[in-house]
Amino acid sequence: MKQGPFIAVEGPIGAGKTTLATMLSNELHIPVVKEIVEENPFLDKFYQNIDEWSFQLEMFFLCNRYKQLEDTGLQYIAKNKPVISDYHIYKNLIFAERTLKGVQRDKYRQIYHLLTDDLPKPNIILYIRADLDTLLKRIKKRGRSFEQNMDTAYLQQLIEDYDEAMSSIAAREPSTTIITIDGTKIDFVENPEHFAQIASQVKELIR
Ligand SMILES: Nc1ncnc2c1ncn2[C@@H]1O[C@H](COP(=O)(O)OP(=O)(O)OP(=O)(O)O)[C@@H](O)[C@H]1O
Ligand SMILES: Nc1nc(=O)c2ncn([C@H]3C[C@H](O)[C@@H](CO)O3)c2[nH]1
Repeated sequence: MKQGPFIAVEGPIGAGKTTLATMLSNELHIPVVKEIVEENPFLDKFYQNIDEWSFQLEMFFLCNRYKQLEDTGLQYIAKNKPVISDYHIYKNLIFAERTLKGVQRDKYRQIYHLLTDDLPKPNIILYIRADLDTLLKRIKKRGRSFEQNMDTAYLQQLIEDYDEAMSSIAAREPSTTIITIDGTKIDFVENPEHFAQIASQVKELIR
């Protein structure tokens, strides 16, 4: 049976994934699966010392997302029901390839593939790109204390890693539709027409 619409919103830190996923969920009456941030015991420590805490943090994200997407698969995908999530499982690898080194990175890669290769994958990705200034403004606006001193080089690197990752998904999975949104110019929060444009594109794809 053909998989129903599984839409993932992706982009670097603060791009507006949760915001857009929630807005689309309301507009299209499709349930949304959101990443849990507030209960993460390692994020605060990670931003204070990336090398010390990266393995724990990446494993924590991986296990949480594995469980969440396993449930999403049973609850929605297997029943052909549409669903939106504010992340793609591949983001684990985007971050981990950057934050882990040596043996830890090798072990992580193996565990990542073991856990995720047979998980349901989104067939539509909304990729929000945004430049460093825009992301920094949004991170500041949101005001999570542990993100306020984020290394700008880390964020800039993630912007580039995301571009590469999306190109790699496009090459590997030609059946996945990737809609790239220029988050620096398109403002789906402040400009209702911009949001309407995105929503109508998605409606067209899933009808
Ligand atoms: N297009 C936009 N214009 C103005 N503000 C925005 C826009 N999109 C998001 N924001 C604001 O920027 C902040 C970050 O947005 P959001 O939490 O949706 O990002 P995210 O990509 O889900 O972040 P994270 O990567 O940390 O999960 C929030 O305060 C949100 O209200
Ligand atoms: N290192 C690392 N790996 C991940 O898989 C990952 N996913 C999200 N994040 C960070 C970004 C936001 O600060 C905050 C909320 O998204 O958590 C991550 N950090």
